[in-house]
Amino acid sequence: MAGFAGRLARCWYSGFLRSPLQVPALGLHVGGPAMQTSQKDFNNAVSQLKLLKEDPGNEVKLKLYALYKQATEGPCNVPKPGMLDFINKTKWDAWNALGSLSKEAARQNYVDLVSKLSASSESPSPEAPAADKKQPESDSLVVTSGDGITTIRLNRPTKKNALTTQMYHDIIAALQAASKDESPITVLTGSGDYFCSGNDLTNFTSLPAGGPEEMARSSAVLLRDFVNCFIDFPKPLVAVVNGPAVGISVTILGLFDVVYATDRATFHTPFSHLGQSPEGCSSYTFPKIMGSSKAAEMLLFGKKLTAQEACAQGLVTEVFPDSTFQKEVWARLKAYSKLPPNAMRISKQIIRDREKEKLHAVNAEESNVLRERWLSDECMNAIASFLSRKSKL
Ligand SMILES: CCCCCC/C=C/C(=O)SCCNC(=O)CCNC(=O)[C@H](O)C(C)(C)COP(=O)(O)OP(=O)(O)OC[C@H]1O[C@@H](n2cnc3c(N)ncnc32)[C@H](O)[C@@H]1OP(=O)(O)O
Repeated sequence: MAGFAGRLARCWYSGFLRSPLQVPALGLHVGGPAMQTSQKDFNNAVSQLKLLKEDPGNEVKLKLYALYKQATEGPCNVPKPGMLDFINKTKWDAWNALGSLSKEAARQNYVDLVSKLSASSESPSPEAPAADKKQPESDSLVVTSGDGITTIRLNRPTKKNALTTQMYHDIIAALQAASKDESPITVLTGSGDYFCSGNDLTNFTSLPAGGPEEMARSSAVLLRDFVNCFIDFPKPLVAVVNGPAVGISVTILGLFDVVYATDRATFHTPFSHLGQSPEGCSSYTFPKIMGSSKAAEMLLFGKKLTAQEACAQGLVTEVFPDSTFQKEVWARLKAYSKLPPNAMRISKQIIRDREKEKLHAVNAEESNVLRERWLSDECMNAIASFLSRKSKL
């Protein structure tokens, strides 16, 4: 296998992909009038590919080859090479795998792929950790990019991915970097059996020099900044809810574009139990999404929803069986990430922009109310109770 891969790699510069790189642009067939990508864009992409500084790897080269053939000749129409003709058989397989994809769609995919490669030609491999971004301060958050998706993973499974103060800061930084990176889609997910158990209740135990008031003030500022990043995030933002979700990890879901959940997930906002009040703009988004009485049951009484219930109420987009959750969701997201990124951004903008001002105002108000709540006896007693392990929610 290693020998075969090496042979493929050597063929890159010695003509393996001669046709997509070197076929004269003028010889190409021009498609119908309703093309999204013009022939000129396609020809430019063919030229641009020659300027790449780095070898994009065999997998990408095969993809480019197949798309080029599909874009210029249509579905695979030549006999399958013999078993021992490894290289031509691999190329044929890649082309044939595109099935009946139209020439226009192939051309669009080709242009998108070349533009992504050009944009990242100064960056490391798209499969690598997102080293073009500032990496989080601790291992509790892991940011990776690959297949057109930047994934922000909560990685504190022994604490059910509870959010420490440092993690809020790291998530803000990760979202800011992801908003500018080349991945069309950004995902938030968790490691282990939980999506997230919400705010780490020990965040409130290390008092700053200014005492509880200072702690409440700085937490309210951090909360507001954190939620603002979700309100303002400019690209498709997807939650891959891999298990139960509690508190702020539930409320922010109303600010995501799509929420996929395993059937093991539950959704729980025990604010009253904790002497607290809603955040993440949920006092506005939840009544809009599920109606005011269903929202009240969650936000006032802490009713825990199953994934199916959350889906029926519009908080979750789709529920998947746990056994196939990861496979199905990532396959779907990879396919979505190949859609034209600018079109997705613009569509999101149209959907979300008129709400932004309202959401910022709601966020500011919720953060202010919580600042008071955190100083209340109800809240302090509830946190003390959790920490002394006398009661669990
Ligand atoms: C800048 C500040 C912004 C604040 C925004 C306001 C946010 C509000 C909220 O998010 S409110 C919700 C807060 N979360 C909770 O109240 C959940 C508390 N946790 C639990 O109820 C349970 O731990 C559980 C139901 C999530 C899981 O129960 P179980 O399966 O029995 O596991 P354990 O309880 O043994 O948990 C394992 C381990 O994790 C620790 N842990 C879990 N969640 C939290 C948490 N939120 N904060 C701190 N620690 C948490 C738990 O203590 C265990 O630790 P241990 O093994 O005992 O050291």
